[in-house]
Amino acid sequence: MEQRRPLIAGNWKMNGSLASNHVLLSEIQSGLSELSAAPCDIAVCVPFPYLAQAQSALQSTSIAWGAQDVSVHEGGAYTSEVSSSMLLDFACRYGIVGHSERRTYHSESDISVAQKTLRLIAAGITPIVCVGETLQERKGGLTEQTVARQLNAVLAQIDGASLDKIVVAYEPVWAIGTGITATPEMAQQVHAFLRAQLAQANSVLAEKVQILYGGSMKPDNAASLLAMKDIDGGLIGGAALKAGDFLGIVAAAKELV
Ligand SMILES: O=C(CO)COP(=O)(O)O
Repeated sequence: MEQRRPLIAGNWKMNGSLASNHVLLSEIQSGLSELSAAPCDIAVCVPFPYLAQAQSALQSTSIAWGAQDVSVHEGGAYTSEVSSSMLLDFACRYGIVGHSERRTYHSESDISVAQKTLRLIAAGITPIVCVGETLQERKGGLTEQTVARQLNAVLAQIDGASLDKIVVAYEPVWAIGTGITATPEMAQQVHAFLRAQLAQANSVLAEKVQILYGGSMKPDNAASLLAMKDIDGGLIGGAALKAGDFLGIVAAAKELV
């Protein structure tokens, strides 16, 4: 069976300032050096205005950085949009697409998430494709149907040979920012289902895809989630804004490597 390296990625959302980011990034770096050799892949996805700051602070470290969205367009008259080539100018390794906050507040469709994924892959940036059901969908027994629809919209656009160029994040909407976490078993069930969907596109590469869990992951619940067979890391919101918490999750991942 494929041994997948865990990825712990922070999604800072619309938080931070030049001054607070400086402190946070310095604390993460110094904490990491105490944890010894990089135990897993680590990344922070920062607001667009702070990409230059992240690049300059992290370029000689093992921590990667990325963005939280990208335009479906290549360039031109699209006020406020940010293209994949602009992200490349700041050497982004990752770009989040399809976060539920984009789907909910900006009516982002499955098809635009798929187009954004393609843009990032074409630029050589790894898309972190987010999927997840609402509480209503879970209660209605629609979890698998929902995440399958969201993921398959992306898989329909990408070549099966490119499957290992994406990261998938399962983020149940009801667990985001609520302090309520999916149990490890609940999350594992959806992760295994997602991997089975990926396997339909390419069974060999599906084993290599990192599938992250996101939704109130904290240092005290990370180890049990990350111990599950198909949970290959975390996409961390609130806990990524505190160096101690973020490092606590990294340390939990380290136990598994
Ligand atoms: O949305 C998330 C990461 O993208 C998760 O956020 P929280 O960790 O704050 O629940």
